[in-house]
Amino acid sequence: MTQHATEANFDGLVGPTHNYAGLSWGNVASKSNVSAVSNPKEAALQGLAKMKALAGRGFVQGILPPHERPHIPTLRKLGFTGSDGEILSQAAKENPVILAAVSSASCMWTANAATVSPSADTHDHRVHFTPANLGAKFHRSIEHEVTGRALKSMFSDEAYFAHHPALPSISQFGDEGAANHTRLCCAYGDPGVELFVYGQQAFDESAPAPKRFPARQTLEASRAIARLHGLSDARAVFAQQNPDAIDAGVFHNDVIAVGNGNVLFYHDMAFLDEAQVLADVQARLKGAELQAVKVSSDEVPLADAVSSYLFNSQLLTQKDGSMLLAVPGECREIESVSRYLDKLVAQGGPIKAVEVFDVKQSMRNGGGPACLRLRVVLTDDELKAMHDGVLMNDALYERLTTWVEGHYRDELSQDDLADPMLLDECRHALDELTGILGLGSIYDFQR
Ligand SMILES: NCCC[C@H](NC(=O)CCC(=O)O)C(=O)O
Repeated sequence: MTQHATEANFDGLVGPTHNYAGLSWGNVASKSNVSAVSNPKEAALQGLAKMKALAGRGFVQGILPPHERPHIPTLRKLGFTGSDGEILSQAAKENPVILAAVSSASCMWTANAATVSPSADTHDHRVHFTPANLGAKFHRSIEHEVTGRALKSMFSDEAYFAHHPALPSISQFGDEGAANHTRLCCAYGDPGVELFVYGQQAFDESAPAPKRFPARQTLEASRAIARLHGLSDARAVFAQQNPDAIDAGVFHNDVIAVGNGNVLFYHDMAFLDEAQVLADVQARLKGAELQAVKVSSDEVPLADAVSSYLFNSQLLTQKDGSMLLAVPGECREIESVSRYLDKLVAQGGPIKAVEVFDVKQSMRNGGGPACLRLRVVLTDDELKAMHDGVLMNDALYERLTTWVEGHYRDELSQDDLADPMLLDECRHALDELTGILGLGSIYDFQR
């Protein structure tokens, strides 16, 4: 029997080491802002403001905590020895790129934290979580262990929640989580269709693949996640991303498409075989007609879609059933996109409202509003069973804002990453945070 369910959004709280290191080849924003001075305090406050605004509108809004950075255990694994301070200065001298990688606050982009399948879709009717191995980039490949701990701490009741370890960390099973996974459905509590979008097939060298930039997600990884989560053929669709789009800087599917309910909002360059994607989804979407909202390259050139992050918006169902598109501020700065958004609302389709959010600090590293959140569809019972200390409300917003103001710097350059004070500040802040959120000891330094 179908149970009433809600979509909860879990945003990554930006960590105290947020910086611009240019670590993501294939992600245009990351490369073009390399070595710019960042403002971690502003970044965290921008994220909190978005969470508060959406919670205030009645959406269920949760938080995923930042990770311990710089990550000393990884530096030790790589052969750096001595005290924490000695390790930092040795790494800064020998290989500053490694130090930058273990200092990245990249876990803030929780769309890449995991793939989540709601209980209405899975064989055992539990919510399934698999943290993404993020094996395409070293700085991201060190996230999945702590992400898994945080998710287990928040969703601990095994009667409702099932947790899998990340897939093998090898490029053939490269997995980037929910950024390449979209669920379409009638009501959230109904069985849905999980659309897995991959960049290339790992074990077939003759299959189409991008030429310039790496495809981070493989078909083999997507199929493994579907198997682990117990999704039948009736619940899963696998589609290849257009390799030309990856070569133009679309490093995840959520830079070119977003879906919610029965609506798929996408650019005409999104898929290798668009007609097949629509037919496969529609064939499995029982009781609802797929509403395809397609944006043509004539209206919004691909380059404008990439620089504005139009599709990295949150598509949310409001109380009255209409949809709200939560877009990054850059969408109003690029003429073709701004014009398109006005037309989108005026034309009277399913998307009735557009709201602009300033997440510029994150955008400079290639993360828009949708990158900053992980969607978890929960029935009323599952929502009751989860740890509610991570759910946003006015009191928690006040507490976290004060916490950020007290612990974060408002300027961080690449040279600052070797400062042992930064490591201390980060650990103190996170120790307090796990107390505020009631998460227990999830960090290595706490164990
Ligand atoms: N979903 C958005 C992810 C953005 C992320 N950027 C980064 O890691 C940039 C970090 C830096 O360059 O400092 C990435 O490319 O995976």
